[in-house]
Amino acid sequence: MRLAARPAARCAGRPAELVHGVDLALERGRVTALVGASGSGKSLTCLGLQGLTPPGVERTGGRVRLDGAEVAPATLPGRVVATVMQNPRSAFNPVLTMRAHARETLTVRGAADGLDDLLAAALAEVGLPEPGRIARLHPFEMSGGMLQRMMIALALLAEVPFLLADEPTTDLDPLAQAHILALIERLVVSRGLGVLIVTHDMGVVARLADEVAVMEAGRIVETAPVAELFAAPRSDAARALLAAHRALYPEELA
Ligand SMILES: Nc1ncnc2c1ncn2[C@@H]1O[C@H](COP(=O)(O)OP(=O)(O)OP(=O)(O)O)[C@@H](O)[C@H]1O
Repeated sequence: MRLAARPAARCAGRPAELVHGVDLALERGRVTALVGASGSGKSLTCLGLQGLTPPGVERTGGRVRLDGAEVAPATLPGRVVATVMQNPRSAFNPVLTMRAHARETLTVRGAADGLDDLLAAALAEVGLPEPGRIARLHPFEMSGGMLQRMMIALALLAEVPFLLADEPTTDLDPLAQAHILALIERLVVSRGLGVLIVTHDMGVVARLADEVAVMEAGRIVETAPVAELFAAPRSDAARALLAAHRALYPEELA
């Protein structure tokens, strides 16, 4: 299955484009990394792909094709794509338990029967033990790493083929980061999940990605298989990101 999109967005009421109709294609079982300097448009691209924009931003384009057939972007969240964000706490309703979140997710899928068994299986798959206890917790009773896992568990419950992970490890400690990356890596293989991962960390790119798209000033300036990008980056933006990573971690990527 292939999801292709061309999101475009600008500041509401202003002519200047923030994202210039960037072409992105995701495939099941493959990881695409979206990299670029801060403010280059990665998050807006991720949102635009799902027909979403933050306040103050308007979509100016964004046809989405699923296996070649055009679909309305707004129909994607919860059915075709699930999202894992940098700050998972903001993605949860503070007054709902994890069980209630799971019920909402299953209702969108039209499969609310067997909630507790399905939730227990999803929690086990993401490495959250004691499903009975987790089901009763509210977001404020859970750590950032637990909430990230819970977001991935909800994606599994939704049975979506694609996961959009916008800086999923930025706010986590190194151990929790390693667990989340290993989990995503495993689900790409076991579930054939197609993943778009937005990250600043070229170490994460080297480990997880099959393809890399490099953004600069609202445009994709380079797309390449990961090994090619590391060996011979063509764009200034990619060269700058790699140089910065090598300066920080000279022992890696030698
Ligand atoms: N709600 C908003 N209103 C107005 N401009 C916005 C809004 N959100 C983002 N922008 C602008 O759109 C551009 C792209 O922002 P975006 O958040 O997509 O960048 P990013 O590459 O994800 O950055 P970072 O890596 O720092 O998260 C930036 O110039 C930003 O200032």
